[in-house]
Amino acid sequence: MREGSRVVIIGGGPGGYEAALTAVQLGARVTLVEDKGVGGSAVLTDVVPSKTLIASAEWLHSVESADQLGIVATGEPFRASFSAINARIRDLAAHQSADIKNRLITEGVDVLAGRAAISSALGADGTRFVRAELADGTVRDLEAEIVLIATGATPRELPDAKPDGERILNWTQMYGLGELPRHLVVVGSGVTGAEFAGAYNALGVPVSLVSSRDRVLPNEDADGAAVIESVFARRGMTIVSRRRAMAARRVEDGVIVTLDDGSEIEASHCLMAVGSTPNTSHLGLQEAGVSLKESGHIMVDKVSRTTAFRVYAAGDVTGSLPLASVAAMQGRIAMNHALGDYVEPLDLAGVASNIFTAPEIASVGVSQQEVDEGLDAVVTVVPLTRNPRAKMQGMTEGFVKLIADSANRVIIGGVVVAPGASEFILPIALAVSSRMTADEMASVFTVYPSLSGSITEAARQLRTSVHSEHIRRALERRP
Ligand SMILES: Cc1cc2nc3c(=O)[nH]c(=O)nc-3n(C[C@H](O)[C@H](O)[C@H](O)COP(=O)(O)OP(=O)(O)OC[C@H]3O[C@@H](n4cnc5c(N)ncnc54)[C@H](O)[C@@H]3O)c2cc1C
Ligand SMILES: NC(=O)c1ccc[n+]([C@@H]2O[C@H](COP(=O)([O-])OP(=O)(O)OC[C@H]3O[C@@H](n4cnc5c(N)ncnc54)[C@H](O)[C@@H]3O)[C@@H](O)[C@H]2O)c1
Repeated sequence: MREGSRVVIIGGGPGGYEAALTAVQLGARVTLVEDKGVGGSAVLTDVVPSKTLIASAEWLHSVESADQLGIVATGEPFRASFSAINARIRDLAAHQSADIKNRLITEGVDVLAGRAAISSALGADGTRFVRAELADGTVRDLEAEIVLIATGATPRELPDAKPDGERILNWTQMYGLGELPRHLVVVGSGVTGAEFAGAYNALGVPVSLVSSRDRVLPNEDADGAAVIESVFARRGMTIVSRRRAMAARRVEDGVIVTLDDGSEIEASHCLMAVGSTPNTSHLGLQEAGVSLKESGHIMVDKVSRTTAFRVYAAGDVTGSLPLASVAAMQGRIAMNHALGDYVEPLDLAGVASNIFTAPEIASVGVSQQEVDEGLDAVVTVVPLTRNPRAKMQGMTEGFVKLIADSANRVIIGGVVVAPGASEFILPIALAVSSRMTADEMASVFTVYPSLSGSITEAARQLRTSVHSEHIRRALERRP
């Protein structure tokens, strides 16, 4: 099953389009059916628009602290032109989608606009059929040896806080707003909620962040989350902790959000950022023998196989780590496996991720939480306030954290909290994936002065910590 195999992909986000590129490169005939636009939610409503918004917010952030570096504004201070920011975001997302579509077409992928579902019927030789209802009103039955489902996820809705797209919004609707909110309530302090709350706060909007947990970013590094929470508070954001939003109702020129203690927050707009649900309905999954997990996501193994013969799945619909990079990897793995090429099963241990707040939180590998829960490892933290370059650039918070296996000093995880941390995590990700020891990293030359100098400093510190840990244990063992 190689040259000339017919592959049909449902969904054109990173899971789908990366799979399509891999499959054509392996000689398959590939059709991709996408209903919203190539690039999927990642490009049209999620990753690309949110990070473009954050690019504008970041710029305002750096200008705000210019006086600390001796730069004084003489004229009008800068302010956000929200309509220009949103127009740029929509434009950039549309261009990115068009770029990916052109690339797919150039590589030989047949791209169809419309919605598709698997048919339960099987061909005589076990081939599958996918019914595509196309945007031009026609219907096509596509025969395939291999089907990939990469349909992504949709913003979760609370029954009493349904978005109306004007005052109560989910994150996909934020880019249609014509003017800056007078006051924005963000419900949910996961990564989406925290990124939007931070960006709007930087644009000058009063923000109230409703966090159902003890702290913002409950699933992230606790020290990193504490930095973000204190930055948010310092910048005037109201954080309503340990409260759930029960309802949001529209009033004349705004919205009232009711919390679980009965209190209410009045604002001009409310962003619901309470997670996502997988897109699994109307796909014919049950009839085709594709099993779902209890969470509603498609069950897949480490090579992206579902429970149905020749049907694969990739990305957010599988409930794996919901990241564009992971969706793309699952899509590539699916095609390599299905088309008989060399394949490495999915390994999430080395996934690097980043939260685009100011400062950013980037992490890779084993987490502090796993160490706190008993993993035999040593953790070291170097605050950036010690770093000369950080001082020159006026950075007042942030740190580098490294985690090493106590037994052999191999670096198994790390966190960087700094402006641009997404770029500084790569050396740590390389260390984790190549099983570099703290000693090896400690001996690498870094530029002086540089933020990355704190990474090798952390490695030197780690070497000492592992050494002390060994001495402590040896002493404990002595009678
Ligand atoms: C606000 C936000 C910001 C994010 N930022 C980042 C980030 O910075 N970095 C990162 O790595 N991840 C980020 N993510 C996560 C990332 O967006 C997802 O992990 C990624 O989009 C998953 O890709 P996918 O291919 O599984 O699905 P999607 O990108 O959701 O694409 C699936 C596509 O399939 C289409 N589809 C569904 N059903 C059908 C059907 N029946 N027929 C045809 N087409 C169909 C959908 O309309 C959609 O266009 C962010 C998520 C959110 C919500
Ligand atoms: N920078 C990035 O890479 C990036 C950005 C955004 C999202 N993502 C991905 O998407 C995933 C999902 O993130 P998310 O933030 O969209 O969802 P999430 O499920 O991680 O967070 C939603 C939060 O809302 C809270 N919540 C739910 N109901 C609530 C209520 N009624 N009132 C108040 N709070 C409530 C939940 O407790 C949770 O903390 C992330 O794990 C990440 O992988 C990545």
